[in-house]
Amino acid sequence: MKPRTLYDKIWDDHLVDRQPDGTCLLYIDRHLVHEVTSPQAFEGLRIAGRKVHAPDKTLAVVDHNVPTTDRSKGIDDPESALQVDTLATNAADFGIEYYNELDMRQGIVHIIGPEQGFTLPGMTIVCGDSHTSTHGAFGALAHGIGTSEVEHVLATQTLIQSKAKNMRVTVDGKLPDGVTAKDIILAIIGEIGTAGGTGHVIEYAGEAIRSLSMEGRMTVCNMSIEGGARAGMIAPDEITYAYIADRPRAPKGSAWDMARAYWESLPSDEGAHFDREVRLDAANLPPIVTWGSSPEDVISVTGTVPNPDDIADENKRASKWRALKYMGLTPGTKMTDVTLDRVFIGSCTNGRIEDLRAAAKVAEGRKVADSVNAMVVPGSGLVKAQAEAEGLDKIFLAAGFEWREPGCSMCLAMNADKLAPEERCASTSNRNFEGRQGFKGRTHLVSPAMAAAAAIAGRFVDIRDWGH
Ligand SMILES: CC(C)[C@H](C(=O)O)[C@@H](O)C(=O)O
Ligand code: SF4
Repeated sequence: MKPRTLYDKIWDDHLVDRQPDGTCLLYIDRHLVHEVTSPQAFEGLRIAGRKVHAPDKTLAVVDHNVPTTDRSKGIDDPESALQVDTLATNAADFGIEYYNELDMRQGIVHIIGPEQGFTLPGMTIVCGDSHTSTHGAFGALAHGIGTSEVEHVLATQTLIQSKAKNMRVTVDGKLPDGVTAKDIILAIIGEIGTAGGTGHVIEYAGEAIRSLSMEGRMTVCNMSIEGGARAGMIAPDEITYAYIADRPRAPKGSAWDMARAYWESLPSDEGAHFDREVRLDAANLPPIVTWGSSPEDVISVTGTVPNPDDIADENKRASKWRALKYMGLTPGTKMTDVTLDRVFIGSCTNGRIEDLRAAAKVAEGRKVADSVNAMVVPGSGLVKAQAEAEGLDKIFLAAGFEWREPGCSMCLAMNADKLAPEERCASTSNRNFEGRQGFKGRTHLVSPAMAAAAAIAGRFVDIRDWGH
């Protein structure tokens, strides 16, 4: 048999039908559902008088619209309250397991799937959310779908797809101290651009990727979509299996042994064909900060704001000037001279326990600058409980950070957590688009340690100078 990639193998094992024009029908193993992209899908089922085909393969949670302050008194904002109530009703009506805003297991959809062992290697996983690529860290084929596809998957447990191309991004070598998974993925997007992965599924490989924890691997796969790829994935290995073992919904006993044997067959074969290859050396990577309004606008923290006049392409030049104007920055400014008003530590990119540990390590015994409002939002109730068991909440509170309830929060400001116009924020999330964190808000993407250090210094600092 021809050598196959990880993507090829999962694809082949889920193919239900292939039409002569290349249109395929794929079986879907897992469907995650959140409040933003599901209401019309359920309404569609209701109108057609259809049921959910496989409720046990479907899991619903609220994350985008939930407040991150005390929820016991309900949700003030009527629109958010309606979104949340609608999901609760739909989950009950269609017999789907649902983690509501008061459930310990509630959290950002891409954090709770792995936590519960709902996300497993070799699976096809979808959700009406672009950052579904996160789950690819387990060696799954995971990607976002639109609301009409959510309805299709709910009704049939299948999805119409055409096959993407294979791309491999190899990150060789060892990461320097203070440089993290977030810096790897920002560097990759800086290298390939936001359209670099278009039409491809990216497999991340190489020593630096293999050395990452599952948390770090999820951070990398999470932002595959910001590099334009359909999905991102990493072959499963011992680190993957150790993370999954004993999770509530992971296979147990002989089912585990069978599953593991299958998982071990998944890594790309020697000699498998990749349509595109990109290589990076981890040893050369610095801590990265974005300067513009696209995730590809990356620069080393030791760098200066670039001059768009150096760009040959006229349209690109104009768009980068516009980004600088929006961001309120001028070419040549040292990134370490850029001061901040807000800091956001959280999101499905960097809201896991390891991220909070990295931020707390920086915050310990220090104080948030008077000019900065900083908040830490755990990615899930279980992350929050774990952090509290380790005393991280105390460290953050003593340093002057706010300690919030889990959810998407200021990653996209669909709730009360927002930037005011022209406020500048160091954020551990994945998108720095105009208005993403609030109207006219200015977002700089960074790693958790860099965000914590920026909160304390009141400006960007090179975390390597702090002994991290
Ligand atoms: C609201 C949702 C549809 C959206 C997405 O698909 O990614 C959100 O999660 C985001 O990060 O922008
Ligand atoms: S945390 Fe941000 S990126 Fe992730 S699902 Fe929520 S809004 Fe989207």
